[in-house]
Amino acid sequence: MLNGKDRLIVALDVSDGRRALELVDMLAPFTGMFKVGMELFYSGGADMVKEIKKKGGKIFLDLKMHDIPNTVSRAAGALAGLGVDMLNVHAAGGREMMRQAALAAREGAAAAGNKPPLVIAVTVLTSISQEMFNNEMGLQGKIIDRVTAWAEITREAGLDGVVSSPLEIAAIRRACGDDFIIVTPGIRPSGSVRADQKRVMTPGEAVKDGASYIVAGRPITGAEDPAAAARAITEEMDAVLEKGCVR
Ligand SMILES: O=C(O)c1cc(=O)[nH]c(=O)n1[C@@H]1O[C@H](COP(=O)(O)O)[C@@H](O)[C@H]1O
Repeated sequence: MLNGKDRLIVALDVSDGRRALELVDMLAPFTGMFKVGMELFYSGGADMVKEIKKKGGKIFLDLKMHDIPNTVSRAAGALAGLGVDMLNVHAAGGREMMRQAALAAREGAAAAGNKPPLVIAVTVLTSISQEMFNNEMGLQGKIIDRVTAWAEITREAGLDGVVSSPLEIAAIRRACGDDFIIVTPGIRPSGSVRADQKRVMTPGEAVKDGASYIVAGRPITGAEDPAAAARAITEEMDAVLEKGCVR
């Protein structure tokens, strides 16, 4: 079973490449994977991915692709050629887009001699509340039901897993089984600031509910001592895992 360190993905949401690499050095002992998102990729590009890989870091390239199947699948093939370990698309792009993206990512990785990346789909963003979902976005029903339905379509489309808020983990596990990967941002250690995140849990609660990986950014990168913050999160997860009380 993965331990707390393996399960922690740190979001490197900075635009300064030097700062990103400093964080990688500082956090590597406590972090399973580094997330390169839009801010860092759009400012540092593919070179940033290469630099982090050179340091031995695993990479979740989080570009949340959402476009027609042809466009997303060709982009996924190109990104898989960079040798990233995980990449994502939006489930709202539909079954066919997801299916083609997963195939293209595997082919792109093989053509470049890389291991195939895990391909996962973002469901409903953790910054969306139930009230926003119904009234601002005009969508019917409960977020948890939409997320679970999208997770099932994602699995059927041949992807490895989903990104969801921690509030939906248990329902997705029930619907999609133990091998399905669930990556959960919206992680807030107790007492930390929620900021723009609406659907949140602590690291321990998320792992207890069955999260495969958690994503944490500002609670670590914005801390006075990022390494201590990351270590505290991995220890909190290890304590739950050691008790064997993972659902
Ligand atoms: O795909 C993601 O990683 C993602 C999906 C989602 O629904 N919510 C979400 O916060 N994220 C990412 O997870 C990270 C959370 O960062 P913090 O809120 O600073 O911990 C950010 O980099 C977001 O881009």
